[in-house]
Amino acid sequence: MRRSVLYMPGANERALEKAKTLPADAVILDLEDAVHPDAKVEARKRVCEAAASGEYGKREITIRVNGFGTQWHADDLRAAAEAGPDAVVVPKVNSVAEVHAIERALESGGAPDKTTIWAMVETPIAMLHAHDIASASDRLSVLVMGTNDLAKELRADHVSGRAPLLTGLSLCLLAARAAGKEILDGVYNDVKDLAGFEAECLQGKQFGFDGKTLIHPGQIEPCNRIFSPTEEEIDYSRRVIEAFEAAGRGVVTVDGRMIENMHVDNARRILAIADQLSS
Ligand SMILES: CC(C)(COP(=O)(O)OP(=O)(O)OC[C@H]1O[C@@H](n2cnc3c(N)ncnc32)[C@H](O)[C@@H]1OP(=O)(O)O)[C@@H](O)C(=O)NCCC(=O)NCCSC(=O)C[C@H](O)C(=O)O
Ligand SMILES: [Mg+2]
Repeated sequence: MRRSVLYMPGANERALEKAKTLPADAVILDLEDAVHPDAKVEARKRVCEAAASGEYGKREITIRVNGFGTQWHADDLRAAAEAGPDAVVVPKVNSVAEVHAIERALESGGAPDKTTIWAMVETPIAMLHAHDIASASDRLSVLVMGTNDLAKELRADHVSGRAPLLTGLSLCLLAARAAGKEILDGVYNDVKDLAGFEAECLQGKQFGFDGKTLIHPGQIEPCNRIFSPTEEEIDYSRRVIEAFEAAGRGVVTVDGRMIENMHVDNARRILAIADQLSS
């Protein structure tokens, strides 16, 4: 499950400690935007020690390295490969060649097989190459939307409903699904505006995102709730499967709605998520 994926500034020791008790499904230990250039080297050491510590329980632990072309990129990738987190998150991935370069760096750095690549898509060129990026490597498991960078590159305003970003969000969702990969929605910057945050979570869930990236602990609980199946959805899914199996034919109705095999597949997916959450 990747409903809630919390970024934590890699230089913030208190946040790294706090994350061990937070109910996020995954955490991204950040070396990029949240870390001042003067603190990059110290943060790298701290984050890699945290990732290798095994102290984060069931949460997936990932490391976001600095991007291509920065002075820290190669050393970050080398250190992350050695630490062996669940994934290395790479910002501003724009091409297949970059995915292959990350693959090679993880292999030459001795990263364990479990360490996958999460590629951040956050530029206009990445929106246009999203399917090539998503399908460039079996090691790439997740696309992550970078909506702050995308808005900046587009010269778009941050508005409720995210109209300026919807084309990019949709292109990346199409790309991820076509490539059989997971995809996480971008962050909501106003940590005090819970109503706005919930509305954006719901929009992401309705689009089909697997979860949302977060910047504050207060966003975890509402995000988990919104990205989990509701009791109504679970009950409806059970009834869809029962009705379809009992009828023994291609089409039935449940609560007046037409049900065919693709609805049954979706109902099974929802029940599988509910089972996973209750186990
Ligand atoms: C956004 C913040 C700077 C707000 O900080 P602050 O005002 O200090 O928050 P609080 O006082 O409410 O904090 C309460 C306690 O919670 C801990 N805390 C806060 N944030 C986190 C966190 N992300 N992970 C773990 N713990 C956290 C505080 O330490 C307090 O603890 P305590 O003292 O024990 O009470 C801040 O939330 C923050 O820095 N968030 C993360 C910012 C970040 O990582 N940014 C980079 C990723 S976003 C991005 O780059 C997206 C993408 O690339 C794009 O383009 O869109
Ligand atoms: Mg970004």
